[in-house]
Amino acid sequence: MAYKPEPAGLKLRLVAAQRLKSVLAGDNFVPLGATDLVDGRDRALANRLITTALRRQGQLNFMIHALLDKGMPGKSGTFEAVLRLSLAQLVFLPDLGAHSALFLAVEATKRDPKARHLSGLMNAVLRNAQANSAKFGMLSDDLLIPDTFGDTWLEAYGEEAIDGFSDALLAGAALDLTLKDNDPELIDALGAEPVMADTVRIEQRDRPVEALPGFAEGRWWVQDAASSIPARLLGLEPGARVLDLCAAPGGKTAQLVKAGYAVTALDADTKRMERLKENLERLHYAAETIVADAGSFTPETPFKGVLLDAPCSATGTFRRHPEVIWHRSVGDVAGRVRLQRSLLTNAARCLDQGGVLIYCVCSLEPAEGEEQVDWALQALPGLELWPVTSEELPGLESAVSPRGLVRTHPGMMPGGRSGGMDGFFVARFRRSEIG
Ligand SMILES: C[S@@+](CC[C@H](N)C(=O)[O-])C[C@H]1O[C@@H](n2cnc3c(N)ncnc32)[C@H](O)[C@@H]1O
Repeated sequence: MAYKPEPAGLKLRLVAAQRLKSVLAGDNFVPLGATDLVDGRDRALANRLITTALRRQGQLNFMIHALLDKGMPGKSGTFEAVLRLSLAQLVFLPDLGAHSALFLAVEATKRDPKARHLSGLMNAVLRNAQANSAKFGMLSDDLLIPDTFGDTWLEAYGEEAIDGFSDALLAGAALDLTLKDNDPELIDALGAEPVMADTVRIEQRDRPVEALPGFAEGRWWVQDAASSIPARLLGLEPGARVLDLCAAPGGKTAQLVKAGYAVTALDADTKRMERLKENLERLHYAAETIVADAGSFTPETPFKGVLLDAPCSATGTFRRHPEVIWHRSVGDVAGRVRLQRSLLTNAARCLDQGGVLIYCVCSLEPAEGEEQVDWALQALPGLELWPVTSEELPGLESAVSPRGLVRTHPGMMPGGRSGGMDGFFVARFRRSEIG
C-alpha cells in the first residue's frame, strides 16, 4: 500500500481535541506545551483553537443546540471536542479558513475509533454551520456567561461591569509580574509597563515565561495584579511574624518575605508545597514551610499577622481559566463557603492580640467575599474590621468599598491599564482581644 502522508494541520487538531475533551470532562485548562506539540507554530495554533472554544463555550452551546436535532451523541470519543474546535474556527477564526476546518474535522473524526461512525454527521453539521456562520458570528455576548453566575454578577456588579467581563473573557489575560526591585532597565528589557506598586504587565509575550529576562536570576515572579493586593495590606512592621495559610505556590509568600516579615508558609498539598519551595529558592527568598491542614493547625506562639488565601470557586480567574465558570455549580460555591468558614475560624485562633488577619479569595461570588465578612464579624469574637482606605490602593481606588473592603473584577483597569485583572475579594481584620 502506498504511503499516504498525514494531512497538514491534522496532528495539532487531534492533540487539541484530546486536551479540550479532558477540560470538558472537568479538568483545568493547561495550555499545550512543547512535550505535547514540538512545533511552536502548531502549538500556538492548537492553543488558539482550544482557548477560543473555551471562551466562546456559551455561544458554541447555543450553536450545537441549534445544529444537532438529537443532541450530542453519547460515548462518541473526541466527536464533541472536534466539533467545538471546528465551530470555533469556522465562526470566530475566519482567518484560518473554512475549508481546513471542515476537511480536518472529518479526518480527525475518522481517526478516532469511537467517533469514526459519526464522520458523515460531522460533515453535515459543519456544512450547516458554514451556511449560517454570519448569523452565528453575531450571537449575543450575553451567552458567554452561564446563568449559574449571570444573575448574581449582574446584581453585584451592574450591567456595565458585566459587559467588561465578557470583553475580558474574550481577550484573555496579559502576563503580570511582581518585581523584586523596580529596575527601569529590567522593565524595559521585559517589554513591560508599570501597573501599580511593584506589578508590571506584559501585554504581548513572544516566549515562554522561563525565557523572559530576569527569570533565571529570580528577579520577579508571575502574579496577577489583583492577586498582589492582599499581601500589601498587612501593614505590620518589618520583622513581624506572619503566617501565610494556603500558601502554595507562594506568590503571596514571596511578597511577605519581600516586605521583611518572618514568614511561615503553610499548605496542605505536599506537591504544591514543593513548588513553593522551588519558587522561593529561585527568588533567593527564605521562609519556614509547613505541610498541614489550615483548619486545625495550632501554632506554639500566635502570629502578629495571618494571611488566609482561602480555597474558593476561583470564578475570578476566568480570563485564564474560562472553563471555571462552566465547571462550577451553586453547590460547589456553598461547599467552599463552609470550608472558608472553618479556615477563617482557625486563622483567627492563630492570631496574636492586636494582630492583623487578611482574608482573600479569587472569587467573584459575594457569598465567598462580602457575606463571609458579615459572618466572621458575628461568629468570631474579638475580630473587628480594619477598613482598607482608597489611599492604600493608588490607581485602583474604585476597588475599595465604603466599608473598606476590596473588590476587584475583570472589567477593572488597574493603574488605568487595559487588560483587566482577576476578580479578587480582600478583607482586613484586627484581633482586639483573645476571644
Ligand atoms: C488559592 S490557592 C493559594 C495561592 C497562594 N496563596 C499564592 O498566592 O500563590 C489555595 C491553596 O489552598 C490549599 N489548601 C486547600 N485546602 C487547604 C487546607 N485545608 N489547609 C491548607 N491548605 C489548603 C491548596 O493546596 C492551594 O494551594
